[in-house]
Amino acid sequence: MTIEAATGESRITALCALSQQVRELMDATALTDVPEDELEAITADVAALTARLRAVARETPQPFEFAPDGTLRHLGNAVTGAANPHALPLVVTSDGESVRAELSFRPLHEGPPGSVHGGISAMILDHVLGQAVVVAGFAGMTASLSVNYRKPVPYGVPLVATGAFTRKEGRKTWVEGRIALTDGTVLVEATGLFVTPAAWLGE
Ligand SMILES: CCCCCCCC/C=C\CCCCCCCC(=O)SCCNC(=O)CCNC(=O)[C@H](O)C(C)(C)COP(=O)(O)OP(=O)(O)OC[C@H]1O[C@@H](n2cnc3c(N)ncnc32)[C@H](O)[C@@H]1OP(=O)(O)O
Repeated sequence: MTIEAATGESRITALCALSQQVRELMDATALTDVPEDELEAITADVAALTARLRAVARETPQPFEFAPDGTLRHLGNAVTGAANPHALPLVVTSDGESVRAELSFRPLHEGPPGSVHGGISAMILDHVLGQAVVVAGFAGMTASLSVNYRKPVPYGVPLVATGAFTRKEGRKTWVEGRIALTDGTVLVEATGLFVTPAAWLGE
């Protein structure tokens, strides 16, 4: 993995603004009811914009890098990356022991009618648990993730995702976490095993 020094902050700000606008385009697309001829016209407009963006392109998303304030960031990450339209983007904070993120899903994330796709919840928990591993002082890849879906996850509602370290054995780190309503009602809970690849330790 390459960690690059940040360059071009104003360009990054512009890239993040574009990503946010694309999120809004995705939301609008999922909910639009405009007539068919308007759909066809918009499709042509979007295709033209896509071609303009592809005129100069990277092979991989924005990398891990140090922001000007010295913090590590990953603007291309599918869950947290502000420069990745796929990301919510999730903002994960830590008190030094556990991690926490406030989030709200959108209609775009629907699985069963009226609630969030279980794979989307699992993706969020995978990331939150991964950051809990980092806060515990380790780093690893998800080896296994066990998810219990207690209640349907609504979209358009403020939620809280949390994660915490439970135990460590050699290169294996176990963590647990949940997604809950702001009143504490647990909707989804997960346990994860993260393994630090031997190569990361130079073994
Ligand atoms: C330079 C470092 C810089 C770090 C910077 C960090 C910044 C962080 C910032 C922000 C946090 C981001 C947070 C991200 C969160 C999202 C994470 C993901 O989505 S990860 C993508 C999905 N996961 C994969 O793609 C893994 C694919 N699998 C693998 O690569 C390997 O299988 C891996 C690494 C999991 C294990 O490979 P092996 O070769 O190290 O494994 P072996 O040596 O055989 O096993 C080691 C021990 O682990 C157990 N183990 C391995 N896999 C297991 C499994 N699936 N289930 C149970 N145990 C397993 C084994 O039984 C063994 O245990 P025994 O030492 O003998 O007790």
